Amino acid sequence: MSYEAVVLVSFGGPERPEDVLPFLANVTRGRGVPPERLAEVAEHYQHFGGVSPINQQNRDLLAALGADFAANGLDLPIYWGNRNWHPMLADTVGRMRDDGVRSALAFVTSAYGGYSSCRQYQEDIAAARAAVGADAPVIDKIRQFWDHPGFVEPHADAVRHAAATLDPARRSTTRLVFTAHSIPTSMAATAGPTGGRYEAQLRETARLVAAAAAPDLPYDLVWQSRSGPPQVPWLEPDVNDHLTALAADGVTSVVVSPIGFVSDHLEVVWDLDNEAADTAKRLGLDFVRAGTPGTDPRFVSMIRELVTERLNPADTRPQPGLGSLPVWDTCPADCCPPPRRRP
Ligand SMILES: CC1=C(CCC(=O)O)c2cc3nc(cc4[nH]c(cc5[nH]c(cc1n2)c(C)c5CCC(=O)O)c(CCC(=O)O)c4C)C(CCC(=O)O)=C3C
Ligand SMILES: [Fe+2]
Repeated sequence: MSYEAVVLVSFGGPERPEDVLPFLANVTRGRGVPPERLAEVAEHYQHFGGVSPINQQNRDLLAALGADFAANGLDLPIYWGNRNWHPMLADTVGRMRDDGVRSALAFVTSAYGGYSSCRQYQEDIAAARAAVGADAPVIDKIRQFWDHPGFVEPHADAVRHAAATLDPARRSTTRLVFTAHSIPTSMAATAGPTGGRYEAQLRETARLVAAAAAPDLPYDLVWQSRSGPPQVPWLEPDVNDHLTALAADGVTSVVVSPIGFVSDHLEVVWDLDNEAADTAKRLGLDFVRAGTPGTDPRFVSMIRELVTERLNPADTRPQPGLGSLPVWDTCPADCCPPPRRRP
């Protein structure tokens, strides 16, 4: 298969105070998120002047990727479209069609499997192509990259650097805390061809990052940013409850590493740097938050490698990955079904 372009597909975020509510309406349409939760999240965005950092982070990633493609002689135009806010994916796919693009690879800013992280982006691509019509380009999603060295190594370096800022005299009571976005337990159960894959991939990434960054520190994988109605079970424990349990257990210091994400977007800078940091302070825990890949050159090169892997599939498989879970390249039809939509 030959491809004529790459499209970065991401979540999107508001960039002005008046964008916050329409953005949240796009995110939560039909998803049964209670109005109280929405009001609370709107406030998190307004705390930053209504500007989510995620769009600028994607602009920075596009610039770095363009430079990396050029330096490596990869001559493919790069587009960008979001699920929930401008530039909206359907507009981008229309522009690709207008530019004469007939086939493209999509790089999605999530490393993992599951409905929200993978299948929903495929639905977004299908919906955008349907909106553009019969002459929309074919768009194939690039595989998940949870155990790719270009994702694991930047996270590991960030953990190493963060841990080095803590008091070495407290090393024996220091804990590594990996976080990812919580999802409904029903969604977790049906993630991947045999279920449970979102969690399994995260456990593998946590193991790889911990082994590379701080093999002497015990670690846990916990969850952040739960949404939805309170009666629906989501993955637990929440990071804040976990910090409380650690403090009660004699832990003095924590390194929090958001391995669930590729950049320091709002759920990182609010839910961790504000909420979890406050929890730690209240508990008297030393707290440091490790960074995310962002525009780390290894992460940027990884994207190029994943693109070239698809341009020359015969040459490069088996694909590089540090873990032992199977590479999951194309999704069977019944994998990661959408949650039941709510009115
Ligand atoms: C697995 C996962 C990822 C990681 C994979 C990926 O990166 O895609 C992720 C990322 C993100 N989630 C984000 C923001 C939000 N997520 C929400 C709501 C939800 N997230 C869910 C899951 C995930 N979310 C789910 C199951 C819901 C319930 C409603 C629904 O089923 O859709 C809501 C609604 C309000 C609320 O929080 O209740 C908001 C505002 C932002 C943007 C941050 C910024 O602006 O910088 C990003 C990157
Ligand atoms: Fe989310």
